[in-house]
Amino acid sequence: MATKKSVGALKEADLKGKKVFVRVDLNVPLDDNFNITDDTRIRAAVPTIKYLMGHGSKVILSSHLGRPKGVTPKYSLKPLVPRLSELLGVEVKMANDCIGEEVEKMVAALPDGGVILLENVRFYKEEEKNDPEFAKKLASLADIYVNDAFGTAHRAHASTEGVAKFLKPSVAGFLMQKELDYLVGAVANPKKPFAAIVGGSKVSTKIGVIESLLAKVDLLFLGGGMIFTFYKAQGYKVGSSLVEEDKLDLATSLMEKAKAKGVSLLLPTDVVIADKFAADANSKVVPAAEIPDGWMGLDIGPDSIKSFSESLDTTQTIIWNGPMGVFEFDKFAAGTEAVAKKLAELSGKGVTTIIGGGDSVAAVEKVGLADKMSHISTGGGASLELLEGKQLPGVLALDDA
Ligand SMILES: Nc1ncnc2c1ncn2[C@@H]1O[C@H](COP(=O)(O)OP(=O)(O)O)[C@@H](O)[C@H]1O
Ligand SMILES: O=C(OP(=O)(O)O)[C@H](O)COP(=O)(O)O
Repeated sequence: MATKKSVGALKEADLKGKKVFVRVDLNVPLDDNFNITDDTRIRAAVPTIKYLMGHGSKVILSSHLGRPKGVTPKYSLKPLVPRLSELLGVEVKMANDCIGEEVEKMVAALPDGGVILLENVRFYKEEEKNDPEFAKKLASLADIYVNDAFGTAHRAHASTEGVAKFLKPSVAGFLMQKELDYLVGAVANPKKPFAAIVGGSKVSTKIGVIESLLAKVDLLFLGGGMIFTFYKAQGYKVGSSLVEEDKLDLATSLMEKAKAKGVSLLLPTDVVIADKFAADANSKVVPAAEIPDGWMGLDIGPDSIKSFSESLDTTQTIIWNGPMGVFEFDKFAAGTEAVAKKLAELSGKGVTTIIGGGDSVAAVEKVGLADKMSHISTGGGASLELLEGKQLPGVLALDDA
């Protein structure tokens, strides 16, 4: 099980008049018109920011959005400013960059309790490389470092890890603390049977964690884009569905391991297929082994929903990461919505339900069931890595308590 490093506390820091560099995860989904389709991560960042404002700090917010390669206007953080300002009750200033003279001037002009949002830190390739010179430049803007970006804590990047080396104190924000307390706490001694539901599209990231989940869970449900790699490994025809060819052997060995460990590995038995990746695609339900050429699987089918629901009824703790299908298109949202409803129902009966991952959370929000779950995590990959027993670099870099 993941051991939690005891991180330095924000409440003990001297904050009055101090410039505080706060790494937040404002990587929220935006539609084609740059409207925020789910603001969970922005709302989750508010308590720490308000605390700092209330204690007279000059708050410098830093985040990434998406995975831009260099400066890419569509990944600007500017569209987030109105919602952030509304939630904080102040006018948040937007910087056009995240380092440099202009930013320094804006920070210098910031009043105590003021808030500035730096532009997408991933516009610099040095961010993901964790370049020390770049981290130093970020650090030079501030006196104190607060990491509240739980969703990005599994990345050793300049703004999540490197910067902590140059600022003292470097402490966890309230969201980070809450996530660590809950996720580590709840799964250290889970009520059994313990189930994980893993879906989504980040196949290569998630297929790896399935292995470590096999050592902890009694049941493992798979959905979303990764199931086709498992189908193909079994010799099924998968049409043009998402497949990671280089993970076929791994999929086979995971199925064997599940069997050897006595874990029930449940793959959908039927899928909803589409003739193109679009909201208005033609669709039909077929058995999992019979996806025709030219068609792609975009959701789990009704028989799978039924059998997943029945098996979930037998569990006491459930961790869910990644949607069951392309829920952004109504035609392919049924599987994800059914799982969300099932978990909400089970929460009401005392089952512990933990949801992780930007898109899974968005899906739960979309059906209005977020407040029914035991815990909604703001990190998908980060919560999975914690479950894998890994230490998160963004947490390790912080001062010891
Ligand atoms: N069968 C599928 N084929 C392609 N994409 C899928 C499929 N099922 C789900 N997805 C996509 O996966 C995305 C979420 O994946 P991911 O980022 O891994 O989840 P999370 O953010 O919850 O961790 C969603 O945008 C969804 O449309
Ligand atoms: O959305 C995120 O991860 P998640 O989808 O695993 O929750 C985080 O903001 C990290 O983003 P990244 O996976 O591009 O490093």
